[in-house]
Amino acid sequence: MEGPSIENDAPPLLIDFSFTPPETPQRKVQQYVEPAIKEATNRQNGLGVEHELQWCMGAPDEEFRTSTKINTPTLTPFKRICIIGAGYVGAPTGAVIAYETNFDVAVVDYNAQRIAAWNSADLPIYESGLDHIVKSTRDGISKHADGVTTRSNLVFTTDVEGSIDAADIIFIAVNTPTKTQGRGKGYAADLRFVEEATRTIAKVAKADKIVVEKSTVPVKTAESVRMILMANAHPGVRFEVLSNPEYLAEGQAVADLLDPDRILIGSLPTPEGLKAADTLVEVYSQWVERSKIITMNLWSSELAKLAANAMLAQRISNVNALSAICEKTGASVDEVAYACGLDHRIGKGMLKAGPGFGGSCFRKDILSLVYLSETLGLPEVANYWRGVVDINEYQKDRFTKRVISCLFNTLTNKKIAVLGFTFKKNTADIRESPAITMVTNFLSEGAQVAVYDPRARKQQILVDLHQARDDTVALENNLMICGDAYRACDGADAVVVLTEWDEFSNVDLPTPEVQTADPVALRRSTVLDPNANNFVPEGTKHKEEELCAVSAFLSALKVRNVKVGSPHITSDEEGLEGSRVRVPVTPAQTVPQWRIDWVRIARGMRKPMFVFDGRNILDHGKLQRLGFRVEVIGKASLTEANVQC
Ligand SMILES: NC(=O)c1ccc[n+]([C@@H]2O[C@H](COP(=O)([O-])OP(=O)(O)OC[C@H]3O[C@@H](n4cnc5c(N)ncnc54)[C@H](O)[C@@H]3O)[C@@H](O)[C@H]2O)c1
Ligand SMILES: O=c1ccn([C@@H]2O[C@H](COP(=O)(O)OP(=O)(O)O[C@H]3O[C@H](CO)[C@@H](O)[C@H](O)[C@H]3O)[C@@H](O)[C@H]2O)c(=O)[nH]1
Repeated sequence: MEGPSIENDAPPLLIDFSFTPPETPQRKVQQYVEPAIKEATNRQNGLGVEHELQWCMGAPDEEFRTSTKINTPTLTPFKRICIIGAGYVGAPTGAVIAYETNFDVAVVDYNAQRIAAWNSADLPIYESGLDHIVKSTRDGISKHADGVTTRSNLVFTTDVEGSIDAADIIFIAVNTPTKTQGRGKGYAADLRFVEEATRTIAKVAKADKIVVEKSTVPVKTAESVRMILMANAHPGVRFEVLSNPEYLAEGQAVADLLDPDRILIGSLPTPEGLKAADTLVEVYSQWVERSKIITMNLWSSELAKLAANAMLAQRISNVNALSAICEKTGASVDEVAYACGLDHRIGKGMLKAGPGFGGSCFRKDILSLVYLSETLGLPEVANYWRGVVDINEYQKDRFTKRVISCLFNTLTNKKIAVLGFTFKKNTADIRESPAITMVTNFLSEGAQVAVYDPRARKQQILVDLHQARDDTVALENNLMICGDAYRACDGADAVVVLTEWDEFSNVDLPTPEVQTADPVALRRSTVLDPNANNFVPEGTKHKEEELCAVSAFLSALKVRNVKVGSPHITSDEEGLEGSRVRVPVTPAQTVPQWRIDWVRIARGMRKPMFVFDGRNILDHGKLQRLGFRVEVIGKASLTEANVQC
């Protein structure tokens, strides 16, 4: 399984991975220590100045330590970090490490196109806030309030070997897709990229290295990694292998990396293993609370990643299974989920019914767990987890059948407008999106399908649909990928909403009102995005408390370039050129920048006109008043004439 194509033909920018000489002590004092002392003295959270200094400084050298007379026994010497794999995980992880520390970070990939895109102005992955973080670390522009230019400490390069050789710590963040052939086909994780990266490390490393498994892998992979490294090591070179799984969710990757729920570090219980774990703890503790950094044994850490994904996906399959019961009984799945979520033992997250979970992780990781269980001789356990994936397939199938059934049991020559193709909102990623299955199904039924998605790349939609189609599906004649929703819906018999993009909603907006910042809520609701719903255009006047909210939000994100009373925040999209202020708001107060006009859509559609709300995000009463027949996931049919739906 490949990641999305990178639409950038620029040649790779070759960057020499050599290190800038350490900054002068004088400069470090100005840049880090003075603001840190100010920050630390102002804070009421009990953390001492020394902690703040450590947090801010990254890694002072010996000269710096003596000249400033700070007793900092645990401060880290400069470390060089190499991240193999410039994908959804490797590149944002590298950028955040570079942003939060003074380490030199090289993100490497043998895909020259992908590296060229990371070196361009138009980054290959859309994540809110990533532009600012990549550009400030890659290009060395200011990330601090005083406008002091920082050195660039992030490079993207195809020089995989040179960067590995130069690094002290190497993260393996390559893809681990499901095997498509051989033993375990369709279930087991394909570890060939991990193995290849490991062999390259062993081949080029001429000094001791810490190798960190960042990719999601089956339990005991670290043993194979270790064996390959030791068998191929240069004489005298030693490796320590750590497991450090990534938990970021796309669409909120930067916020998750800056403020993770936890950082797991698994090691062997040997003195060398524990020492290596301590080194990685030091890296993370420069911006993550120490209490959130958990060390444990290697195998627990590897399994904990698969386990978390399996449990999260299981919750979605739970609620999707309940949605089928709701549709038959008149219960509303949102109400049922809400009632369950209020029980603190259950909790509210991951309980939204939908057309089935997608994304590059859940399916492959559960299948990997199924395979693991089978190889361990645990068929019952394997079947249990397989059920989560089965319900997910059932959900997509069920929703397709509902559309066909409501449209009088035939889609032949009918036009279906599909709104949303990404696997969830706020990402351009379409890997494993339920839309792929559903659009393929509609095309197999003889429908004309028009797709509109605000961010998915047209070329990638075509590639994925080509891969998914069976022989009967005629993509060329019956599929249209549209640049706006109106064109997609024009002349359509039905609109099927498959992604919860804010712009599709017709729900009344609450009156915007800015609250005192709750960093946790804020980090989830907005991440420095000029395209975000809460973006406030240049020139807008702001009240003092709004600026306080901005400041608190940014400091929650560890972005230290704003002062209350001085409304200058660097736009993440425009680097230093833009000086704009964004006012963070809580999710309930989110105001979409732009929304589609359902009246205009209704005007253009064939009658009777249907809306299938696969995400339960629309105001169904309003749509009915416009004359739509409305079908909602997890709710009985709202259309009198279609009691069988
Ligand atoms: N995408 C997510 O949200 C997410 C979150 C947490 C964990 N993960 C896990 O992280 C890993 C990476 O996922 P991703 O989504 O970033 O994958 P991706 O496909 O976006 O990126 C992987 C990159 O690794 C490169 N690569 C592969 N082998 C290489 C080698 N030997 N040398 C140099 N480059 C090499 C590929 O060219 C590709 O660009 C997977 O194991 C995944 O399960 C992903
Ligand atoms: O209540 C919910 C929540 C999510 N989804 C769907 O579930 C899928 C996955 O969503 P999400 O978990 O938000 O996105 P991912 O980026 O796939 O992140 C998951 O997979 C990553 C890769 O392993 C992990 O790192 C993250 O912790 C884990 O949340 C998407 O299709 C969502 O639409 C629902 O249907 N209902």
